[in-house]
Amino acid sequence: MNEASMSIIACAFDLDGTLVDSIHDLARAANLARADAGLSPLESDRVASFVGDGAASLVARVLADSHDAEYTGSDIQREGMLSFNAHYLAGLHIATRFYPKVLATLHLLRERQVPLALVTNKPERFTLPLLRELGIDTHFDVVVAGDTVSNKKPSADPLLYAASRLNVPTSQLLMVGDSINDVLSARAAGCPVLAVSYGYGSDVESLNADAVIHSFADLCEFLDLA
Ligand SMILES: O=C(O)COP(=O)(O)O
Ligand SMILES: [Mg+2]
Repeated sequence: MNEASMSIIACAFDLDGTLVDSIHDLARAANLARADAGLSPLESDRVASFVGDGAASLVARVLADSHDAEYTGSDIQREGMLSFNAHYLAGLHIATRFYPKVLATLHLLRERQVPLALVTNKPERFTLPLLRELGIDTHFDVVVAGDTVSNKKPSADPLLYAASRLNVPTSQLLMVGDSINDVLSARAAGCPVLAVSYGYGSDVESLNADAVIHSFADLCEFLDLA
C-alpha cells in the first residue's frame, strides 16, 4: 500500500467515463438534438470531448460544435436542451456499459463495507434512472448529481457534501474520476484522487492526480484490497 492510500476509508466515483462508457447513448441523443435543430451529426469522439460539465454545457457545445460554447439559455439552446432531454431519457441505457472490472470491484468494496459515494456532473433526472437501469442504485451510500448541490465539479461542494453524508473526513475519501473536473474538485475539497486513463478526459497523466490507473481493477491494488 502506498502512502496516499494508507488512510483511505471511503471512495467517491465519477460516473461517465469512469464507471460507465455512456458515449454512444450521449452521442445519439446529442445528434438527435442537432438533427431537430437542422444540424448534421457529430462523431462520437467529438461529443465525448464535450462531456464533463453537465448536460447544459454539453448541449451548448454540441449545438455550436465548439468547446468554448456556454449555455446562455438562448431560444436555440433551450429547444436543444428539451430535445436532448427527451432523446436521452428515451435511451439512457441502450449502449451504455460498465468498463471492465467495475461491477466486481464495486461488489468487493461493498463486501468490505467501504462507504461509497457517486459524484457526477450528470443531472439527477438522468443519473437516478440510469443507476437503476444499471442495477447499481443501491450500491452507493450517497449520490451527488450535477444538480444535487448548488455547484458542480470542479467546485469542492459535491465532495464536501458526499464526505459529510458519509461522515468521513475529506482527507480519507478517495475520488476516482476521468477528467480535470474530478481532480480539481478533489484538490479543492482536500480529497486524495485517482485518475482513470480510459475515460473521456484528455491527457490525464498531466492532471496531477495522486496516481493514474489504466484498469478499474487497479483500484483494489491501490487500496490494498486485492
Ligand atoms: O454529465 C457530464 O457532463 C459528465 O458526468 P461525469 O461527471 O459523471 O463525468
Ligand atoms: Mg467523467
